[in-house]
Amino acid sequence: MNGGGKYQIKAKIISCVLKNAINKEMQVIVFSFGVYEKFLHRCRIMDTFASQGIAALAIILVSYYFYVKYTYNYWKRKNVPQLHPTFPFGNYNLPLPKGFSIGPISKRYYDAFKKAGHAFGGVYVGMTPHVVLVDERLGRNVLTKDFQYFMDRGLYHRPQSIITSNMFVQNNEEWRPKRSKLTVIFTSAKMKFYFNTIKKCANELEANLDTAAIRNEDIDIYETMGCYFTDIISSLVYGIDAKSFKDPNAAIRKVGRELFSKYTLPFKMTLFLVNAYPNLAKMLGVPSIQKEIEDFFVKLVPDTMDYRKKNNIYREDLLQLLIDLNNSGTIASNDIIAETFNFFVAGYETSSTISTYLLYELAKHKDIQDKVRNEISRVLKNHNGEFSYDVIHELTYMNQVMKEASRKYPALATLTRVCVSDYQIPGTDVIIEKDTPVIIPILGYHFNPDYFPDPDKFDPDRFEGNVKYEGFLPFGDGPRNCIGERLGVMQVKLGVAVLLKNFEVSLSPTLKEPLVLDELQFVTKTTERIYLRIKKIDN
Ligand code: HEM
Repeated sequence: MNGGGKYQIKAKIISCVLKNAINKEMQVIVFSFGVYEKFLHRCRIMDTFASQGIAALAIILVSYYFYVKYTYNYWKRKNVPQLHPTFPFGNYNLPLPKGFSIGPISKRYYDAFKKAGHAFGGVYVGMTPHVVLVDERLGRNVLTKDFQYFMDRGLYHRPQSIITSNMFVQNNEEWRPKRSKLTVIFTSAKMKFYFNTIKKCANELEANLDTAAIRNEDIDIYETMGCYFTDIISSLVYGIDAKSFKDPNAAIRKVGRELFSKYTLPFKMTLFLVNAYPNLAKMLGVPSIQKEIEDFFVKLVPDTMDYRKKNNIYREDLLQLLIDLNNSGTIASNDIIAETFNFFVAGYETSSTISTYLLYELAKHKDIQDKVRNEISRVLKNHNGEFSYDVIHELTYMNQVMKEASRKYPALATLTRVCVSDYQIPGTDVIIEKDTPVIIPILGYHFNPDYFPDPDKFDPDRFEGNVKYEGFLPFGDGPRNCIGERLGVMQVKLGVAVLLKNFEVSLSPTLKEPLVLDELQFVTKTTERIYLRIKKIDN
């Protein structure tokens, strides 16, 4: 066999080996080498190292150019309207110094397709085609009726990470048995049980606000509510008193804060890579989460379990329920670490977001604030002035207020699913192919004036009489909806009720408006921190 033939075979073998292992971009480069070798052999003119290098580069670039062009026409070939992509961002093209949070970006996709009158459209995140479901009914179908085609979220994850191997991230095979086993932790009966722990944390919140009111200090409401929810989740999930108010740098509060605020340039670039080029990120070994955070939680759980065992402690909290499931062989030990981390992240940040913007809106709308406060007083009167699980349930106007806050500021501004087998979009002949990621742009839905007239207005009356809206999805929907919704609602309502019963809130004069969505954040947040002024009410 001559030299050129050997090279071609070598390139072919490498290409085959890599075919299933690495991303398409690398395959193109390997293929280009094959072409290059063939070219070199035929011509036998480029014998210097430099000229061979230039030829190789030229061929790679040309092949890659055609590959990119072909990829970026994926939706056009399927007769699906698409936004114009640019390499290497695709339509994920914010300038690097800003950010890559898919939430606000997906709202832009939604707006563009909606304006053009499309029910769905195609975009490219990096080089991966994604479909954006603009019509709320399509989004709802994917989450519920047609769930069997869309069981996975398709989030970046490396199995080496214990804490991110949790059910939020895991695919159907691992997720399904876990979800059915863990549902018992979130029943109404369990909520009644958790209530007392939450109430203790609400007392701490009240004491902290008392001090701030006496000192006439404006409060950073996101930080304040963050402490309250960290205390709750730490106590319920890990059985530890986080003491977030007494020590703002308490270990678990610090880790929680860092989880959602470490947006350095390298981190932003990592975020871009994992979202736009997940295969390349995996190949480069980009971790799913910062090492310090992984180490912290991987140590915390066994330490707490050891402590309980040595001291013969049995607490009926979420951790104990997970330990019991582990003892009965229902879940593995690492699952305890993974799912407690999942509950910690999912439980405190989302609730902090909703309550922050709820209180911001009430500070702006004194009439609504008074109406909520009157409801609290009225309901408390029937319950000896004591907050209880039943009191929280009877606060129906507050439910409306919470729904309206979650409409304007949904904690997760977008939901994602991945198509697990070919799916025909109802009423069309368009097939969403297996493995295509699907974007459900919640923030877009929540501002659709067809459902929510004058969408910028904060108007809790939209939800009067428990009215349901197709595109209202603050907790998602279907088999993969938020498992902790009851707990989330209960802790937000109690925190807000305790605050409003005792304090009047208004905007701090230092607050800069209008608020601007922070493009960097995974959860919905504004670039400005929300400072509120509080005044003690003489009860
Ligand atoms: C107000 C507070 C909360 C909000 C707004 C919220 C919102 C959400 C949303 C939008 C999802 C995705 C649903 C989907 O993809 O269809 C979700 C999933 C999830 N949430 Fe929540 N959540 C809250 C509180 C909690 C709490 C307190 C916990 C647990 C302690 C929790 C645990 C989870 C878990 C485990 C999932 C993944 C469920 C699965 O994949 O099966 N959440 N949440």
